Amino acid sequence: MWRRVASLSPLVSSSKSRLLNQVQVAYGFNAWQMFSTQVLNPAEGGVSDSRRTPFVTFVLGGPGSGKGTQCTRIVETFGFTHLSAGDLLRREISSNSENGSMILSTIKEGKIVPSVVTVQLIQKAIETSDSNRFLIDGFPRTEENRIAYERVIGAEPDIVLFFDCPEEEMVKRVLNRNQGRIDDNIDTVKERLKVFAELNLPVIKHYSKKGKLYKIDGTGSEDEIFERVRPVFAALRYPVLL
Ligand SMILES: Nc1ncnc2c1ncn2[C@@H]1O[C@H](COP(=O)(O)OP(=O)(O)OP(=O)(O)O)[C@@H](O)[C@H]1O
Ligand SMILES: Nc1ccn([C@H]2C[C@H](O)[C@@H](COP(=O)(O)O)O2)c(=O)n1
Ligand SMILES: [Mg+2]
Repeated sequence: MWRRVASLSPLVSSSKSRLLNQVQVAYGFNAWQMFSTQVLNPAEGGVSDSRRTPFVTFVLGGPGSGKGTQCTRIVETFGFTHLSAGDLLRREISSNSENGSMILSTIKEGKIVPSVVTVQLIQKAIETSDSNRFLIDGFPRTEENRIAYERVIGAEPDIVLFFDCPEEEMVKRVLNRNQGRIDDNIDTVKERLKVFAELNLPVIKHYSKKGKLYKIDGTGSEDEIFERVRPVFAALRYPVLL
């Protein structure tokens, strides 16, 4: 009944949030779950889980497959909140946080930042948002990412989009992107493609087996691709945020 809980935290103070995370670290179980059953039971005057749990979509695909571009279209049309894992990490670099230099060198090498860092950033972004529907773009990149998210958030995504695009096209798009990203160069792109094939494809397979995967042909124009995405979201029922 109380399937997904950590995302309920807009109603939970940040000190409570910190305490629950400490309990999780100390005892190795999801303290959000315990909190949820204690204070959110509708029979005790709480709000039901189904109405307060956000709808989460993971958006996956190789570098340059069009994840960010299509997320912008989904936000415009379906009112989702876009959380790009890469953007959250780049923001950490810009803000000179304690992990900034580690994140910078990891991204430069085309490798993956430790899950504990990325999951914490995503968790904080969800907790501080009033939204009830999220696109989590570029996450999870590895099985380790996936397991860490599910353990900390206490939930699986509702659906997963996978933009399937040939390597040649992805390389072309990345090298033409022109946004000043330190990883938009041929050497880093080659490494990112390798990491994608080795570490991200198993995650995609996992969600395919669970029946949560929507594989979208990522070739053609942005409009053409969005017309493949649109029916996925048009058919969904979202929770109402009270
Ligand atoms: N269908 C398309 N045809 C041509 N170019 C595209 C298409 N979709 C996106 N692009 C361009 O390709 C580049 C990469 O797209 P985008 O940033 O959306 O990819 P991404 O999957 O988010 O990549 P990354 O994982 O590196 O962040 C951008 O410059 C974007 O404008
Ligand atoms: N889950 C993630 C997401 C991103 N990163 C790092 C490594 C990526 O190459 C880089 C850029 O991400 P993008 O903007 O392409 O989604 O950020 C990571 O380590 N873990
Ligand atoms: Mg992107």
